[in-house]
Amino acid sequence: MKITVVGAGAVGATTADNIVRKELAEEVVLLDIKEGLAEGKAQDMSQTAALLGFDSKIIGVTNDYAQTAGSAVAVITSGIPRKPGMTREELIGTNANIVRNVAENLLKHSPEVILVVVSNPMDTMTYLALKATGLPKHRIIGMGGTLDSSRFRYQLSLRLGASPADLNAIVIGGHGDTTMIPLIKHATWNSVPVTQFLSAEEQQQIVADTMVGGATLTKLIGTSAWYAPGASSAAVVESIIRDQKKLFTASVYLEGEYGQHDINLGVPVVLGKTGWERILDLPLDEEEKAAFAKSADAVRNMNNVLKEIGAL
Ligand SMILES: NC(=O)c1ccc[n+]([C@@H]2O[C@H](COP(=O)([O-])OP(=O)(O)OC[C@H]3O[C@@H](n4cnc5c(N)ncnc54)[C@H](O)[C@@H]3O)[C@@H](O)[C@H]2O)c1
Ligand SMILES: O=C(O)C[C@H](O)C(=O)O
Repeated sequence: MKITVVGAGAVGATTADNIVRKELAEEVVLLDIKEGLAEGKAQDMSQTAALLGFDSKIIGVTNDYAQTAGSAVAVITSGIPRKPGMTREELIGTNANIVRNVAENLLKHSPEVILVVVSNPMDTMTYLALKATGLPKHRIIGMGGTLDSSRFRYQLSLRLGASPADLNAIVIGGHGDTTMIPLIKHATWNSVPVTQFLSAEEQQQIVADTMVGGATLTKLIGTSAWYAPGASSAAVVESIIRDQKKLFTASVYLEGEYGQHDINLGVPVVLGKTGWERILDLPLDEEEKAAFAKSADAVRNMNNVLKEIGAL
């Protein structure tokens, strides 16, 4: 079985590295448009096999989609990342055409593929991939909420002095600085609501820090993050490939769920061998419902830009 990762930059290479270490496929193909980049990174990763003890084969290719033929899952990370001070939404003009072109090329060689879209602005890029390819909705998954939820658990763990592994907490809505919704009232520490241990101010601060998690790292590093994004993308792929039925927040096509239509937005979904298998219906209160509707409005505005720039 084969998995492809498109984009051999920071996030793509880290995703591929996690995938080979977990031995999720016999063969991993890393593809980039930049001559030699994917080949070099794949060779570098291959040279860790003797030390780390994995048997997966990884090859790098320059824009050669024939090598990706028959992929079960493909992760799209190609495109530009933001610089400090930018929003993810500002990347649309460059990334839309890249993502559309990559998704179409992948489909030509792997008609049964499940696509995991990572490139930003992620919800809109996922919507674009769905509309451009016409793939069944269950086979297009936007990765963002898995990362945001992991960051939320990190922020909670710092304040609570708890292990992130003991915390159950999710972020829904868009993958944007102002559109994501960390559901703190639903978060638990081994089934005890975290709100029991945190003041209102502390709760607000955790939510705020989670929402700007990506922007904070971009400011510190000078470009956007890759370790947690790569690990999150690989975790999504693992649940699909191993049919784990894990519950992750992912950007999926909504047809009435959570009161939304014709949009990709982050909601809790079960991930298994057919892609996203079902959406979990969370009982949101009025405040959370209003935040979700506002998030949807913002993402829909970005989706409309796709038409303006001729990507759809
Ligand atoms: N959804 C998320 O949670 C999340 C997390 C982190 C980063 N991202 C996004 O992922 C994208 C990649 O980030 P990065 O840090 O890896 O950037 P990067 O610049 O390190 O890597 C991007 C790679 O894409 C390649 N590329 C560009 N056009 C291509 C094409 N047509 N075909 C194949 N490859 C192509 C580039 O050559 C480059 O190697 C960005 O858009 C970033 O915003 C999303
Ligand atoms: O912050 C970014 O621009 C990259 C990514 O979406 C992230 O959340 O790390």
